[in-house]
Amino acid sequence: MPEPAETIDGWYCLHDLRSIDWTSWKRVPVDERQEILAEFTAMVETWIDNEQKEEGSYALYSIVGQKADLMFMLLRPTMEELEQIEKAFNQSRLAEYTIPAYSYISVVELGKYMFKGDGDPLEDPSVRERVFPILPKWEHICFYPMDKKREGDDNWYMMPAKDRGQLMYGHGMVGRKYAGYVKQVITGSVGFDDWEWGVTLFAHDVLQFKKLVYEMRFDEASARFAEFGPFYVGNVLEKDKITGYFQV
Ligand code: VOV
Repeated sequence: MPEPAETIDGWYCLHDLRSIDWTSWKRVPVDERQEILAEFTAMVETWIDNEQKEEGSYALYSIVGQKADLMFMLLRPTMEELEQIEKAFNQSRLAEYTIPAYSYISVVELGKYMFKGDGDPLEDPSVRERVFPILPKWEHICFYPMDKKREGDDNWYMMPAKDRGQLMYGHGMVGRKYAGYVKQVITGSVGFDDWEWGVTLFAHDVLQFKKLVYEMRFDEASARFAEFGPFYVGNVLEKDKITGYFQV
């Protein structure tokens, strides 16, 4: 009998990716552009304020390549709060100059594979830190959704829990080599979005994404079972750099 994996779930997560309509933006008079950016910056300040109160977290990055220009990653205790944030942005004046590029709905997830404690895992401070994370504001972000295969002998969901645990242990060992270089936030999205997990990685040196993801490809958990969606890579956009980013 297959044994379903148990998860510890934390904050809900929205990855919201937007492209900028630069042609329309360039036509906006300078004074008006400043007002629009001041309104957007004030919105980002509410995200910062929320994070300082530890009621959620945020990450704001510019995306390189044509898939999108901006990515907001937002964590909140409820799906309703995520909807409010999305709506607030959609109703803002800046949204009139952006085009939705991609979005992803998930929840921060920790598999119980490695959790050995008794009782309520959410009372363990090290677990709380993982499922209610304050997102790093490191220089680079890499986000992609992924699935685990369900094909013939390579069906993740039909494997005994012990074997899956062993593979996840091997996976964790590869990941541990990147401690301090790459920080991962794994979000589960079965029932919420088109893929099974969102993988969000943060790094100071963007090349570490390629090294880690490539090394993982040779590890059995990924080599046999992982299937990937689109990759988005970008650079941190600090609040004080927003005006400069939109300069035309
Ligand atoms: C920075 C490196 C890093 C480290 C240390 C790390 C460790 C760990 C551990 C210990 C565990 C198991 C417990 C848990 O936390 O759930 C996981 C879990 C998971 N991971 Fe991971 N992972 C990393 C990095 C890392 C990457 C780069 C990827 C993408 C895979 C790739 O090939 O591109 C990934 C995926 C996942 C997924 C989808 C899960 C959930 C699988 C499930 O079936 O439940 N992960 N991961």
